[in-house]
Amino acid sequence: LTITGVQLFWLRMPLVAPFETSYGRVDRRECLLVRLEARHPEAGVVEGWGEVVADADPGYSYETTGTAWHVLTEFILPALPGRTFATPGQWRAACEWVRGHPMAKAGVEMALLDARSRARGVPLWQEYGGYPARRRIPVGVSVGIQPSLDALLATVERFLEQGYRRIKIKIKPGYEVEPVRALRQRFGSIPLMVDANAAYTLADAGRLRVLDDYGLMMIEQPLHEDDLLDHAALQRQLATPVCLDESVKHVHGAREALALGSGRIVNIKQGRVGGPIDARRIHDLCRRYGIPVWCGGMLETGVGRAHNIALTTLPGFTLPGDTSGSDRYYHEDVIDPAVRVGPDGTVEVPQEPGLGYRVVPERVEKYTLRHRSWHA
Ligand SMILES: CC(=O)N[C@@H](Cc1ccc2ccccc2c1)C(=O)O
Ligand SMILES: [Mg+2]
Repeated sequence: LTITGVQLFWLRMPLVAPFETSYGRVDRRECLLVRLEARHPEAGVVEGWGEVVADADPGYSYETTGTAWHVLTEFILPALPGRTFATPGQWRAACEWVRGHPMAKAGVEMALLDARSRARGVPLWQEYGGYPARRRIPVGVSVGIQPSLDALLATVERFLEQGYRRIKIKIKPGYEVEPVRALRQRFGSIPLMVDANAAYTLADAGRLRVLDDYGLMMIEQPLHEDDLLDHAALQRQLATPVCLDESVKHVHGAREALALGSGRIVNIKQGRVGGPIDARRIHDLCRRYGIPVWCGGMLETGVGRAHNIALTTLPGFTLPGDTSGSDRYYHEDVIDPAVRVGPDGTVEVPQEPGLGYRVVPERVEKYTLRHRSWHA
């Protein structure tokens, strides 16, 4: 593939409802979209789309739309037009010199895989190395911290009616045992998990051990985002599996987490770990350790959502992920059709070349704050 053009869009989209975690509350989401135009010897000109999943503020990670805009416009995108990448690996050699900024780099790598899959005439899941058998993927939903237990119960009831296979609720110190107990009393033994977004410390082990009585699937990222050692110590005190999210920042960190026993489940997000290639490497590593993985969500637009669906077709993704329907977050997605969750709680894996969804330029434009482009 020879890159002939690159476009970078800075988007801001309103959310259908505020989303609250242990570290903050958002009622709109920013992200960047990367659009590549490339020429392929046989296929001619193709486009590819990727999403930089960083948000407006550094609550989840140090990356923001601002840092990614800076790194991409200053150091990565200007050099792309005219470059030829026969394999995604060659792209990696070109951007490896940039330290950190995994979400910024991942946005470009996703766009490359999309363009490559269109040039090869294969669906995106094949570019990710997925299994053909996975025609539909079971998905779960992430429920933010609610203003009251009644609001929580009503929200979860609505999502269960929509078919979601797994309920994840955000927790924080002082809001964990009551909500879990209320959900168990009301909904019985539904697949249920919690995500603390790093809000606890090892000193809270006693409080988290109370959750062992509720048969949760996992406790996601209880401790500090840079921690692996204390997570291993906590896991030894808990019956419930610890799932790592923020703490697994790259393949190297995944290796250390597995060797240390920092958790028994890993949430993989291609944005957080630096792109689809490393997401697959972490998937393969976890498989060798017998560690199940699932695809986390970053409130992506349909572009990132389509990439998440493709990633989830890899065989080690045996647990429902957070790739909910477009309507879980947005009144209108930038893709057509929107990602829809069936009544059985599954999402269809597109079989057309590329994303399998059309990115609607007018909608991208509608939500775009800033836009830059480079051409060969
Ligand atoms: C679905 C889910 O819970 N995602 C993240 C947290 C999260 C929460 C809020 C966000 C707002 C803007 C961008 C990314 C965000 C990610 C998680 O698994 O920890
Ligand atoms: Mg998480």
